[in-house]
Amino acid sequence: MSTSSLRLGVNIDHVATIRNARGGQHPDPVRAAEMAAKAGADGITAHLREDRRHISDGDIDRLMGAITLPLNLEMAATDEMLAIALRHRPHACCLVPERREELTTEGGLDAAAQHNHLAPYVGQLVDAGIRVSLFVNPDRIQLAVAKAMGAQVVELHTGAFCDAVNEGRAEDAASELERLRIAAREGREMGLEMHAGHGITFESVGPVASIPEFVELNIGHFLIGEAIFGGLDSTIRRMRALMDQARSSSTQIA
Ligand SMILES: CC(=O)[C@@H](O)[C@H](O)COP(=O)(O)O
Ligand SMILES: NCC(=O)COP(=O)(O)O
Repeated sequence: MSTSSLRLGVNIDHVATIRNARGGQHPDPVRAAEMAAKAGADGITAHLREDRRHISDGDIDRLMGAITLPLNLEMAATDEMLAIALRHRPHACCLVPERREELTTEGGLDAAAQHNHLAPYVGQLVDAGIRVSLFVNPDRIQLAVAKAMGAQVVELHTGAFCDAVNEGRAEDAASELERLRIAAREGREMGLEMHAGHGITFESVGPVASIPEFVELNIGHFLIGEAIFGGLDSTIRRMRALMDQARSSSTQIA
């Protein structure tokens, strides 16, 4: 675990994706979580999808028993997932939107439109002592609704910014980064703890990590993919170093 003001949550979903390509036990996401802890992660994130395409119920059982880092369980707001969360009581639950046919989580929750559906889930998780986060796009209305529902945390979806960086669309990247900056500030002013994640790479992490209101970044797909070339330990260490570098340069400027 690091002493940085910016925590790194390592998402291990796609270790399970590779395992599931053949069935069986290898590679084991729990082993990846243990390695992540040694490499300087501050938390582990796992998304138990309704279709179980990567993380399984058994993975969550084993993670809860094995890891020393806090677990952030990403889940859809359904009765099935609520029962699983209440049984395990992870450190945090992040409510995310899910569509069966999507390749990945394409956007944030529309908390404003789904207020009546989401609010009881937020309430029951908070009452169980679980830290609740809503995964939303950088939009003031979504933040205000999340706060009004009782969520303590909001995770801003960084996918639009990261896609623009990957595709070399500099103007879009600049405007998406500005949206993240504004929303991070607004959310903090509302009293929300601000997290960010989705699609972050070595190239896109710096600008996101420089936003001072963020206290946690959740990063998965890129780390697991890059680990094929650089090894998991050194890939996580490099991401951690880039985060720290960005945070310390932005502190010096501020
Ligand atoms: C909610 C989120 O952003 C992550 O959990 C990430 O999406 C990994 O899971 P998928 O790639 O299956 O969406
Ligand atoms: N909530 C975002 C997350 O956990 C990781 O997303 P990604 O890096 O796998 O895209």
